[in-house]
Amino acid sequence: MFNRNTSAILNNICYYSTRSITEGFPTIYALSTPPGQRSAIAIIRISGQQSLHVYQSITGNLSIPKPRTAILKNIYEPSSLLANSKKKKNLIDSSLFLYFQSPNSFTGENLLEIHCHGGKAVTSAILKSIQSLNDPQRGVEIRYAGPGEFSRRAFQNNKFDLTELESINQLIEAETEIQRKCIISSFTGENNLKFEIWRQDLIKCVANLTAIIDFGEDIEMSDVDSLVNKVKAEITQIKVQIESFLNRLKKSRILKDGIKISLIGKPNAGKSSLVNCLTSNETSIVSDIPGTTRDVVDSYLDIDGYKVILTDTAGIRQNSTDIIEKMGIAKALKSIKSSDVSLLIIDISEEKEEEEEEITNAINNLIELSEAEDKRSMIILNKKDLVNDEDKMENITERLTKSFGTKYPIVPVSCITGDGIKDLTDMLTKEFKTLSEDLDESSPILMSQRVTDILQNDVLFGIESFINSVANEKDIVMATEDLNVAIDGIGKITGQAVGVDEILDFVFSKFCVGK
Ligand SMILES: Nc1nc2c(ncn2[C@@H]2O[C@H](COP(=O)(O)OP(=O)(O)OP(=O)(O)O)[C@@H](O)[C@H]2O)c(=O)[nH]1
Repeated sequence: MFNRNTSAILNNICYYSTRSITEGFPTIYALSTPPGQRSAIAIIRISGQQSLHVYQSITGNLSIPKPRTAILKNIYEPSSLLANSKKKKNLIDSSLFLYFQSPNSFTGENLLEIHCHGGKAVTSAILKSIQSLNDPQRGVEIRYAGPGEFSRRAFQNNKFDLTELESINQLIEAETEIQRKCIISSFTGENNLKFEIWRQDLIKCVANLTAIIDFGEDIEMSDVDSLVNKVKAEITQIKVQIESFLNRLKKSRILKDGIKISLIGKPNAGKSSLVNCLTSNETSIVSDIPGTTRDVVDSYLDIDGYKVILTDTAGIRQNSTDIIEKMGIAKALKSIKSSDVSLLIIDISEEKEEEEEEITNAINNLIELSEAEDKRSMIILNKKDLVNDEDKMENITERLTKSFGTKYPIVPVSCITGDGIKDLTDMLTKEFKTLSEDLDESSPILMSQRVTDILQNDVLFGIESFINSVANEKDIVMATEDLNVAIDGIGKITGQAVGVDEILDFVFSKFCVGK
């Protein structure tokens, strides 16, 4: 399989490689652009000791490519380039190569990118050629990468910490402008610095307590008490900071998961029309997906950069006269419970004297249910185009705004003419801002659920256990152990204390192949 220059190639590789922690690991390769799709170009990445061997074997070019400089080369089926090959050189494609030399690459290893023509046949021929170079008996181990394996190597070679790699992965998954901005600002050094400061402060506290444990007998009791109290005060301060960070994280989560809006209203009020209006005006993230029940349809929208999940609950016909009664109190409550914002759609063209009371009751009901659930609501007066009398329209809006509008926005719209829809999306955007930002208006932060879970279940748990132990005058050695749980927790977040492969498996399994 090897051509006559194999040893020269291997020598070159050894000479040009700088040692990385993952040296000796099999070389990995993968298609980094979406598989199975036709595209102008596709990118194949190869990382590891054999990257140069791959380059030389598929181009027949024995020189070392200049790092970080694009170079155009023909790619051939490697066996057709062997000195003893009776085959004609089998050209696969003409591609751009980019070579990053260890340690100055994403993975920290020698890394080669092939920018070839997109499409199934070209990419699969190149991938097959790379795989054909695997020859473990000769010490050449090359295999297809697993999910997130390039990032895992980057972590192992200290190129990035876990939160940085998770953020890059989230950036790839970002669907809206707000998500993108939020992820970019979340993985600035500021947040990582916070983790490091907390960790260092906790370590200092443990060191002080260890001094008591080691030299307790030589220290005055009053000094011991004052030292413990000093540590407790410091820990309480760290706890406040972590709780506030956690609150911001939890509040911001809605930006990633999407803000859930449910539409409530009498049959024919115009719920489906409003969904259509919003889906055609705003960017649809994915097409309509049927919900869990037959009468619920979810639409995924991008409204002013916010990811929104709009749930259209089909009206339920019952004999009651009240809008919410007609829909079914239980159903309305379920909608309100499962959403962040509820929109009550009222067909304003029906507003006659006798219906005034019905509308007021419906709004009162919605408000009562929303307040009980601590949820936000808005009232949409639909079909304003059917109210010919402008004074009448104004009167209705004024009357309702007077009664409810200070807390619950009232927006007149027409789903047919589109009038008022811009006002509605502006109002919604204001609500989204309130929902995703803290009262102090500190910017939202998007990090993985893993970070939130560890902060809650390890870091805060350890700190609270410590404070309880001290309050109950428990053994200082045990209390110190609680702090160690918190310190290890922060280490798990950034990857500093990751000794277990399971955590790495968990983190990187969420990445795509080729990342
Ligand atoms: N003139 C006018 N007609 C509207 C407007 N919005 C909806 N309609 C009409 O009202 C009727 C009912 O609208 P839908 O959107 O199906 O109402 P819905 O609330 O989804 O009805 P259900 O599915 O039965 O609950 C349709 O004929 C719509 O074209 C509007 O703003 N102006």
